[in-house]
Amino acid sequence: MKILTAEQLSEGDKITIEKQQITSEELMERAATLVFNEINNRLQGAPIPIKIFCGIGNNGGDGLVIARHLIQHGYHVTVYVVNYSDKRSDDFLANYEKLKDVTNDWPQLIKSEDNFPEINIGDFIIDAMFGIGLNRPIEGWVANLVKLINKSQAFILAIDMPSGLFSDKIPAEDAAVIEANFTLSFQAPKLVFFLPDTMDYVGDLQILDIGLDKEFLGKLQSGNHLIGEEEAVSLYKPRKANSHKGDYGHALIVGGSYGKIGSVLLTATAALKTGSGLCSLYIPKCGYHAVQTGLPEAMVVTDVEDDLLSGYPEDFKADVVCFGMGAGTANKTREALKNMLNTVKTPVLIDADGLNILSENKELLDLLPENSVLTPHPGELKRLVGEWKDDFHKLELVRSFSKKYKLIIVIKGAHTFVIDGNDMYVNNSGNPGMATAGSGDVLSGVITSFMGQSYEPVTAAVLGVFLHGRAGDIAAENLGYESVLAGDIAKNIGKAIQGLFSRKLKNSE
Ligand SMILES: NC(=O)C1=CN([C@@H]2O[C@H](COP(=O)(O)OP(=O)(O)OC[C@H]3O[C@@H](n4cnc5c(N)ncnc54)[C@H](OP(=O)(O)O)[C@@H]3O)[C@@H](O)[C@H]2O)[C@@H](O)CC1
Ligand SMILES: Nc1ncnc2c1ncn2[C@@H]1O[C@H](COP(=O)(O)OP(=O)(O)O)[C@@H](O)[C@H]1O
Ligand SMILES: [K+]
Repeated sequence: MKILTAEQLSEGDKITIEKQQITSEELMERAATLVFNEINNRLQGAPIPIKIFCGIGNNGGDGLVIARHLIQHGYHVTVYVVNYSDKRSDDFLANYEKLKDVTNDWPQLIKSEDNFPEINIGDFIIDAMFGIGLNRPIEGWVANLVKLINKSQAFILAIDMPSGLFSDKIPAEDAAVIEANFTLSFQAPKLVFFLPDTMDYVGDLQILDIGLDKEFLGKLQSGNHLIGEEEAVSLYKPRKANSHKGDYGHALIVGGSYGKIGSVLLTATAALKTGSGLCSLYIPKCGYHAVQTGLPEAMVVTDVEDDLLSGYPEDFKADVVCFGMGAGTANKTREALKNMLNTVKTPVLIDADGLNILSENKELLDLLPENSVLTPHPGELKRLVGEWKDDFHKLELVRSFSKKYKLIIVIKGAHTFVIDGNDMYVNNSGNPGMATAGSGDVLSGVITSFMGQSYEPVTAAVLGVFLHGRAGDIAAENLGYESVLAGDIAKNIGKAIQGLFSRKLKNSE
């Protein structure tokens, strides 16, 4: 699914109105009715107090339409008009009039703190103050109203955007922004819904297809994509009946040091669980028995050193090499990485200490084969590309880094971002149970495996990140967030892949 900007959506609005020969009021009715349906499906007529805070633009207009439908269906609704301006949009005014047909309770006007209502913990708040039309920070008494709503601990549903959130920039630290429990947004996700700086304002997210013109949306230039199950299905290549292990790649995992052999074991397990035909590890001698016992399916080659890596098996024939987990950053290990980079011809994956060595020895970046994949968490990323001011600045830095070195960067986080030049893929699977030691090592194994199975590196990264998150979701469903171990993510990759496959079958029925 494309991630769009406020400008693109407003343009889509206009084109849809022209092409479908409808009025903007009809489009508002369509969009807000979808919101009403979602609320009605969940509340099922429950007699809870619903307080709708409407702005005076079209986001407020949506709020009035939702109010009308809720009142018609017998809900207990109070409507407030947050009078941050004396202007009114046409569609707001039209729906203000229509509200008269269904209630004698006129909306209450809020013009200052004196008009603030009481908000109770059991209220259901609908935030329809500002949507994609916000063009400056919320200030004065309106900001205080936002803060009052946030403090109330009532359930907050935001319409289109949590009020105070811009679609293309990060609000200041002390800015007034609605902290929604749930956001129902129109037609396409906005990038701020997924950034670490802003995702907490959004709560759970659902995108409503309001029927904007398909041709316009299809042609829109947007290099930003949200990756969910549908996208992952289209990337997955089923295994052929007539095949053998040689068809699924030989992955070589290079890493580990004394006390950190578990990391490579997790990566290799994940690679095999993702379907690698063969998997070998190159590790210091101290890890030999642990790996041979822990993963009998893997082959092991040991370094001359007992406790760390110092070299690279130059004659080794592998389809893909993954370097770095648990490796440490000793001088000898830097030489091992250098040897590897001087030897390999195909794209590699670099993680963890491999990234730390690259950060301290930037000249090595030039040795990386084109389309190699780097998988930093935010700390490792900072060491690679420098400090950033905010998340938009971070994405800019990573884009130019990716273009400069022709690399694919996987920024790990609650929503992992895969950046390949101007293209960006935002992952939408995963859960906080995955914030546990070694889950990144598992991700490296999954992506490496797909790279070795002849997936394009960017596809391997996007599909790998999605399946890793999905496997984490399956593990959490069975175990609860707290009990998910990295190994449980690896164990469930098969089920995550099966999930895609059964969906494919379902679609073809
Ligand atoms: N796109 C779609 O597909 C569809 C969109 N629809 C809906 O329309 C919404 C967009 O509506 P919108 O353009 O009227 O903007 P909205 O967010 O209501 O606010 C604008 C008002 O706020 C003002 N203003 C701005 N910042 C301010 C501030 N800090 N403090 C004070 N005032 C401020 C600004 O006035 P200004 O003073 O800048 O002239 C203006 O009056 C969208 O989010 C969705 O809900 C659906 O109905 C149909 C399909
Ligand atoms: N809250 C979260 N929601 C979704 N995924 C998460 C969350 N926290 C961590 N993850 C995922 O877990 C992995 C953690 O990787 P990393 O920080 O490298 O851990 P480690 O170094 O312990 O292996 C990443 O793939 C990240 O996306
Ligand atoms: K809103």
